[in-house]
Amino acid sequence: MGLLIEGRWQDRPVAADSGGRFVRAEAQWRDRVTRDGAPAEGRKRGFKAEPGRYHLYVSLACPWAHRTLIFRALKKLEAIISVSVVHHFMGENGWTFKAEDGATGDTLYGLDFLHQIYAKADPAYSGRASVPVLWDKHQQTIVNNESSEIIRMLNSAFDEWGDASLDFYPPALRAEIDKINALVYPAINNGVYRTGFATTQEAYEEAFGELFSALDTIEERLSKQRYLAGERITEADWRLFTTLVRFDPVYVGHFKCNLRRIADYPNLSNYLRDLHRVPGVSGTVNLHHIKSHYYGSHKSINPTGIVPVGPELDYAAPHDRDRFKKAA
Ligand SMILES: N[C@@H](CCC(=O)N[C@@H](CS)C(=O)NCC(=O)O)C(=O)O
Repeated sequence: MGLLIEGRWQDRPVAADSGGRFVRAEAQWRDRVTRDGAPAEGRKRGFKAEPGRYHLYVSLACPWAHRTLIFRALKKLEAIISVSVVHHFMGENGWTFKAEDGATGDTLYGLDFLHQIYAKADPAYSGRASVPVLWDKHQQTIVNNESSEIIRMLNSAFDEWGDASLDFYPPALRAEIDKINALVYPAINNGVYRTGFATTQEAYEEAFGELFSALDTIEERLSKQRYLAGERITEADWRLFTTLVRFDPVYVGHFKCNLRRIADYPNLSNYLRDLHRVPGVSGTVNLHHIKSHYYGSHKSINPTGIVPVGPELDYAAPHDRDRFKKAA
């Protein structure tokens, strides 16, 4: 772990507040790619959607970066937006471009570390060097490093070349999706990190309680309908999926989220397998990178770096979700 201070890399531990609660830094690059290239409201820089112009820097281990890979696959943007995959080990230099074990290296510039990409965009940048990064090859700069915004761009800005028939944030469901995200993000997506990176018993138990209470709420919702917002898959489902798929292999043990496994929730576990079966999705799930990254990189939680062999998992097993209505 570490961060850039005025363009220089410094190794630093995970941030916590005085009560031992994990503190997530806000992403700092927040511009948008738009169909016409006009800047988003309140922003100065505009980026026009064009095939071949943009690049994603991702980790296959990271749930936030995973969202962007799912949208790229489902919206059929593989030939439009290129990708570099960092190595799963994140040590004192942060994410690296060591091109081994399923990592691609930096396919644009051949750099060694992800923080060099941030410094290339702004030599005086101070902040984290996180994935995902949406990179503009023309202007050689970062457009955006906030996954929730990158997936919205992938959902619609590139529809001239991608699958325009799929909309994961349809106007009629936006209020509902926003409501679900407002529960799932703090309590589940970020909740597993708040649980795992807590440095006091009190902070751990607070996050743990919120996490399982939110999972119980979602389990109940999924006992009545196929997807989180009803009969069709939306952004809210993909945002939950990337946490669920990591839950039993990593968060239960490594982050001590062990009241129940996803496998113990009948609806959540079947729902997880249902989403995993959507064509294009299983190819974005890399359990080797996921397990190796968390158990291998977070030395404050797992000093030996030993990666557990289990649990047995079969996300490709049949599911029972066809009992619910699904939109055509
Ligand atoms: N808000 C960001 C969070 C991204 C994030 O925290 N990524 C992690 C990997 S899972 C990372 O790169 N951490 C390295 C760091 O923060 O130094 C997003 O959703 O895009």
